[in-house]
Amino acid sequence: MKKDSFVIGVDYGSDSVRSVIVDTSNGRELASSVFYYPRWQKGLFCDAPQNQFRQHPLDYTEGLEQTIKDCIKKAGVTVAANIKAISVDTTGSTPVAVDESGTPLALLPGFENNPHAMFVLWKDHTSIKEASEINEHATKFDINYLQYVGGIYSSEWFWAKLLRTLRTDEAVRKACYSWVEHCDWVPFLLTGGKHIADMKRGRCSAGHKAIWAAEFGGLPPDEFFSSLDPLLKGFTSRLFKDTFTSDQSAGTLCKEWADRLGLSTDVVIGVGAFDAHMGAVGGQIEPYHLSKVMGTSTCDILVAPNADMSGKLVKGICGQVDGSVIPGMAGLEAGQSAFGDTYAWFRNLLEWPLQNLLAQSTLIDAQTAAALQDEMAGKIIPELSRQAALLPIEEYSELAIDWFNGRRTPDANQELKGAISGLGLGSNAPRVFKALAEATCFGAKKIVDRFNSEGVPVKGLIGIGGVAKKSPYIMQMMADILNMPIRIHQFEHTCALGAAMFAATAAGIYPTVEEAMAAMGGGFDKEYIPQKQLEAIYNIRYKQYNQLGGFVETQTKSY
Ligand SMILES: Nc1ncnc2c1ncn2[C@@H]1O[C@H](COP(=O)(O)OP(=O)(O)O)[C@@H](O)[C@H]1O
Ligand SMILES: O=C(CO)[C@@H](O)[C@@H](O)COP(=O)(O)O
Repeated sequence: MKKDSFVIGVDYGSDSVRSVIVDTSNGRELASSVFYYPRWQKGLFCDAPQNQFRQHPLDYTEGLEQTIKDCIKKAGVTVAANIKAISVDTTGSTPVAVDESGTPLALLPGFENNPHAMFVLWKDHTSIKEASEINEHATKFDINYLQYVGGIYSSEWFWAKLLRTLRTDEAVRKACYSWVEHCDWVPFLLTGGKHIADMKRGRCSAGHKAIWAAEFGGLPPDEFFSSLDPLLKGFTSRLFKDTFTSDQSAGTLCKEWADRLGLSTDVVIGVGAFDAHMGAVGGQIEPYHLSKVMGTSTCDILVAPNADMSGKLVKGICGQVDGSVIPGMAGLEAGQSAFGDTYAWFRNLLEWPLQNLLAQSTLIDAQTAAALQDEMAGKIIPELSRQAALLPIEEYSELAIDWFNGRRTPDANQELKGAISGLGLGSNAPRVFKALAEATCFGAKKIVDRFNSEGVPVKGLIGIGGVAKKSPYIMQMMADILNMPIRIHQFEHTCALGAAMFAATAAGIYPTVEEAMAAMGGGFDKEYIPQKQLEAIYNIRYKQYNQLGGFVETQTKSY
């Protein structure tokens, strides 16, 4: 069954969706395709200063169809005829309001352009107040319902976003029958789901973001939510009780999508999960090694035997869930809400004259101006990296805090903001970029320190994701500041490879995902070794980072 059988992994990131076709016998990539969401690229339905980030379901369905058909075209009809399964990972928590059929409201008449009827992207922080209410409310109960999500509920997550949506938009509130994670909706769509009760909800999203736990018998009782706000009354009965690990099948490809994609209705569709959790498997995670999925944000994943985690609760991370990564093992999640986005923010700042003044020039025509804008945009971060790498590392120089999209972990607080200190008239772009890069690595060190201090030793680092593959500068700095080697996985779209491994398991080609990981994982092609001579200076600057962070916290309002 392994020979001449192929699977598709689909990885929905924040800016784009990537699909790959992979040989199940050895994990070789036969084809890949990337689709940047068109509505997202235009900034539609978003309001960054208000922390509102929404994505239209059509961006997702168009990207799904285009990338899979592109991969099939590249791989050829023989491969297409031997595609056995598709599995999907997405960002999270990225939920949407749906009607009883499980259809996102933005796909229904009257809601096409309503941002509250769309997917509330993981980075959307409009529900900070609701998250704060959940945290305060949870203290009133004998059972600590937040114990498995690090003890602090985040505005990035499922329930805070639901409550905010119900409070904000009456039409959506009236039409919202249930609330669905992106990673659960796509498998439901591909299998032709017709009623929300038939949707297989993934263990990963439920455990890390929706306060689901086997120890609670599923979700907390409806009274926990209805006593927070009557708008939530009855919702638990329209959500879920059981959850499914991603080695399981959610069904087979429905005829509509088999026709759209040119595939067989025998194709198995795996249960969905988040990008970082499937990415950790694609990156061949091993117990107590921290898999760092470094993209627009960073998601840190660690797995440990359940026996080791018995009675151990790690505070201030994004939770610990049995089976959220590898079935039968505890999956622990942490991360940073802005990682590559920090560099993108600075690039966009520097691009302002290109975006706003170049087109007004009388020296060049509009077409040339547009071409120049595109050419410059792609060069800014690499050139900043090149020049920043030439700068000396000094005890006192520009210093930044990486909370440009709040702090995810340790100890979630999305009201916090980024900061840059030590600026002088000589602070040019490479110097500031170096401070920002350093800050994102210091933020990563805070997470490793938290795991270690909570008795979960981090024994190694694995780097995957766009930044891991594109920035030797950041990766070397990460190794230096964490004072640990970091191995970079060889596969370009590692999250999609992880999804492919789960697809092979859901299709029964491998009995366990560990065996799929061993057979289909291609290993690592780069390792960054810490430069010991920098240890002392970075320790000094890490202390400065912590001092500045403490000051920023004192200056931040809170509900
Ligand atoms: N040369 C680079 N150095 C550092 N960061 C980069 C570089 N090129 C792109 N990035 C960052 O990579 C991020 C996109 O990573 P990717 O993994 O593709 O996205 P996603 O988070 O959507 O999965 C963006 O935030 C961008 O700023
Ligand atoms: O938070 C999670 C998963 O829990 C990620 O989906 C989220 O950080 C988005 O990741 P990307 O930056 O798009 O790779």
